[in-house]
Amino acid sequence: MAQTDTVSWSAGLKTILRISRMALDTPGKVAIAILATILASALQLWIPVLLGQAIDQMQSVMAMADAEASRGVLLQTATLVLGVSVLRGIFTTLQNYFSEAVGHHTGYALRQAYYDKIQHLSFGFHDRVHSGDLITLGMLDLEGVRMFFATGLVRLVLLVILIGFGGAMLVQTDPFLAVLALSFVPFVGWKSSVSQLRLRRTWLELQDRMSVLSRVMEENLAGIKVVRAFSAGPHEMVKFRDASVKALDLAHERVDLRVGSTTAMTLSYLVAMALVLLVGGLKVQAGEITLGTLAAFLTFMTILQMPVRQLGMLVNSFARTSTCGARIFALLDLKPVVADAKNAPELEISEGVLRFEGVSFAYPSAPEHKVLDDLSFEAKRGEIIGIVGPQGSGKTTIAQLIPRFYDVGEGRITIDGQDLRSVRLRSLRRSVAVVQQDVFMFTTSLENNIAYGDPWASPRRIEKASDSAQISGYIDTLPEGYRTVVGERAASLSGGQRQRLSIARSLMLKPDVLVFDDSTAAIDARTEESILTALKDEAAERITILIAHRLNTLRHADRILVLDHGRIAEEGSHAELMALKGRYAALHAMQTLSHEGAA
Ligand SMILES: Nc1ncnc2c1ncn2[C@@H]1O[C@H](COP(=O)(O)OP(=O)(O)OP(=O)(O)O)[C@@H](O)[C@H]1O
Repeated sequence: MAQTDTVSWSAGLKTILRISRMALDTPGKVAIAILATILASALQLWIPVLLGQAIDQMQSVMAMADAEASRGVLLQTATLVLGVSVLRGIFTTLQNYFSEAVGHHTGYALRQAYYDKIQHLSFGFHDRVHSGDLITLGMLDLEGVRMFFATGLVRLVLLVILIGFGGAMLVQTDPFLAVLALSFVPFVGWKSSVSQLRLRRTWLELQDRMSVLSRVMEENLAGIKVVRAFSAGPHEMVKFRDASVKALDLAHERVDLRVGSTTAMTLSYLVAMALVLLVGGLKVQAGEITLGTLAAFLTFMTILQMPVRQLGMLVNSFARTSTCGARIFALLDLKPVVADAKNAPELEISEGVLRFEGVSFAYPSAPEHKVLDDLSFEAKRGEIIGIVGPQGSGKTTIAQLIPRFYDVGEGRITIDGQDLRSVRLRSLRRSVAVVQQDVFMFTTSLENNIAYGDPWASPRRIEKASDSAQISGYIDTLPEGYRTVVGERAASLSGGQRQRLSIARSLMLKPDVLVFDDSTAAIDARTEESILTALKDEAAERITILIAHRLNTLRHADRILVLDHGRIAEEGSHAELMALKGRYAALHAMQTLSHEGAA
């Protein structure tokens, strides 16, 4: 998901309209923001008129040499200008407050929808898209869209009124002088738009370079033990410096761009002002316009300067919103590949029979690589099915298909005759627990981690699950027991402790199907034995699938499937497979030999 501007005009317009419609979810705030903008800009336009009139009045009063009257005029105008300015200030505050409020509301709604969508997108999507890109999208792109109402729509209203009505007023007063006064507008508008678009392009590039930088840093921190163990500090520094230098170069380029365009814009504005001063002065001398009119022109130019410079920001805001918005909506509009069928019923489990019927499967990211090939087997409640096979033979894939992390390509998987694709996903995932190879712990207490799937579970149940997973003994030795907070990536726990916590977490679900995906590999043989014995007591209530590399683990299995290239090569009990003298027996001999060698 590199950050590029590739949105067509019509797609951009559609995105802008969609975001504007979202803003209308708070119609009251939108109305106040727009109304306040109109009133603030109308009052701003009034100030040059007032000043011009005051100067003219002063001149005529001074011509009468009446000091008292001129003081009165001065006071009257000053009071009026002050009053108008205060009112304008109030309306500008209302405009800022309510346009920001609308933006925040839109940002909030989008953020919720975005996070909700991420929770439902299929694993195939997450295989494809880097999580760092998703975070960038959810933070930076969303921020770009959030600012649209305040920096885009409201500013557009302000500019239309100031340039449109203000320009019309000047043209009505003196067309030639108006042309001179407004002559800087097209140049500054063009220059500011071009430079803002260039700044935007470089900003996107800078974001890319910054995300490379943060990825280098993130990887360094995550792999700090590897870095230190291999004394790779200097190499890591070089990698970081390369990424930093690239970001710095771009930052310099952005400064040059900004300074260059600001200088050109200021120059053109001052040239226009000098021309108005010169031509206007001559006109005053010739009696064609009053001094007050000239002052009004100059004041108007001063007022107009800033909004015109902001034309570029307006263009930028529309460009940014259409690209950022398009990316966000593209994600929001994705239909999860694995989703509930219409009116899908709950999964009903009575007999408790899980069946793989002619299942073939390839991962969406590698569709040409068949990982499971016409695989069929059956597992009944009370049974423990062991799965063994070489690396990459498809064992984890079987574990991932049961809770529908992915959908099968051909064939079907059923529980009590119900095709898993036809039942409610939630009910399926409540019934199936997979203890995965990669254990993830949240930064919270041990009890919260264990009760993740059932936050209202009683302490008794948490302790029972921990007992079965053989982790309660360790937890009891901790000063804070179950309240002990697990740090970042559970660094304070050993691999085996993490695996046991993960087993306890899955047991809390009281699943009908429990899959262990090589999840006792980091646990010593004696503790593993205790866990499996404890589980065997409960195994009568559920289907248990044990995936393992250590054949010792599979001694508890009623039936063992030997997998090879996504197919079942051998199937039977330990004794049957040994008698077969095939792959299983060979693997057994090899493991026994290496075990004895190690001993
Ligand atoms: N998300 C994925 N996208 C694409 N291919 C994948 C994905 N996950 C696994 N694979 C591929 O599918 C094949 C089977 O992988 P799987 O993880 O099921 O094997 P395994 O038998 O569990 O291996 P191991 O014993 O190493 O855990 C491998 O070739 C692997 O490269």
